[in-house]
Amino acid sequence: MKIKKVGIIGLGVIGASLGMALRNSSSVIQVAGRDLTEKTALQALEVGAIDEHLDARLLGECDLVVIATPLNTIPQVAAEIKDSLKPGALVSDVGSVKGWVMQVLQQELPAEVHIVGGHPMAGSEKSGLSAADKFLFQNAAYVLTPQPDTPQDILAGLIELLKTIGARIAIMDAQEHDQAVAQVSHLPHLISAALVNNLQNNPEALALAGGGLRDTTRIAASDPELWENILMLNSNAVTQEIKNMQELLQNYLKALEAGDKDKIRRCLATARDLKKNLPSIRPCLEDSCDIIAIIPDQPGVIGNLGSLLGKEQINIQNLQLLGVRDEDEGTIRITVKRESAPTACQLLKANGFKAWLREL
Ligand SMILES: NC(=O)C1=CN([C@@H]2O[C@H](COP(=O)(O)OP(=O)(O)OC[C@H]3O[C@@H](n4cnc5c(N)ncnc54)[C@H](O)[C@@H]3O)[C@@H](O)[C@H]2O)C=CC1
Ligand SMILES: O=C(O)C(=O)Cc1ccc(O)cc1
Repeated sequence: MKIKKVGIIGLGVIGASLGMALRNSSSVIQVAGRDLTEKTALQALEVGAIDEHLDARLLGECDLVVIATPLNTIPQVAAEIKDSLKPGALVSDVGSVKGWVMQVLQQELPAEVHIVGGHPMAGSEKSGLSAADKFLFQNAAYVLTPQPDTPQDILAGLIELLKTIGARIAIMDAQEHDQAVAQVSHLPHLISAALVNNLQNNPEALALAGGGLRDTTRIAASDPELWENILMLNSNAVTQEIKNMQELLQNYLKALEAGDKDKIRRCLATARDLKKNLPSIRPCLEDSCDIIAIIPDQPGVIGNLGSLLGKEQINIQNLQLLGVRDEDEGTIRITVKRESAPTACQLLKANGFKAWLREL
């Protein structure tokens, strides 16, 4: 099925990003959207996340309707739209839990519409339209959970569309998805929150916190309401993962109490090796290399650096100021194609920057 009209309900970070990405993609489609908050719906039009407002008439013309509202609102949204959908329309969602959502959609929606659950493994700790990004789905895993009787051409149409926004599609069973995300997303979220809450025991320690704590607690800044929904609606899988984690921590505790340094080293070495082999989150940057450079705190310095590389036709793929210094110099991370990295590094050094290569 060729998808030409898409309706998006809920224009927060995920819904608006999807709208922007689809409007920016190679597929010629019309994107309509609506939000509970009128201000958000207006902003979505202003920033180009949607072409037009999704009213009941347009809803009835959509080939695909994506529900991108918080999980707990999905039953109500499904009930609201069910009578306006055209027969044969495809309904999907972006919810972080799939077993419960599939059940709700199957219960609420008429038999003449197709249902394929969706979950983009992309986002951030930020919520709302202001955090939307048209490149959010580039190279991100995007899980689809079709029903056993979903026609192949319907699924193929959705896959084709999502590929145009750069998503890497994984077809999964809803239960299998829920256990996997409990491990890679929901448990890490709880651990991140626990690490931060543990600081309440000794607030003075916070003054000593460095990059390690920052890196392991970024997601603790997420919206508690969103995550309450996710954790409660996937509680079976999450409790299983918590038990596995308890067992691991129990083993580390025993090893420390017994002074078993070999065991501690083995745990750390296993983790290091596994981490090295983790699939790259952004495989598009696999052929890339980072250059770390120390730059003086002067106006125009980043522009100069960009022109130096630009003159040699070296494209900067990514640039990040590492917020670790507030003195007369700063550190910057420049990502370039691997084959250009040695030349780029030499060029920076020859022009007075301290610079070195760091593999991704
Ligand atoms: N935030 C993230 O990083 C990710 C979130 N998700 C999933 O995406 C879904 C949406 O989450 P976010 O975009 O983060 O939330 P958000 O809070 O940024 O946006 C939700 C939007 O839905 C609107 N809304 C609420 N009830 C509505 C209703 N009845 N009708 C129309 N609009 C309504 C809100 O006004 C808001 O603009 C959730 O189901 C979440 O599990 C999936 C992947 C990543
Ligand atoms: O902030 C991050 O790194 C995330 O992992 C965002 C996220 C939040 C919820 C999801 O269901 C999927 C991804």
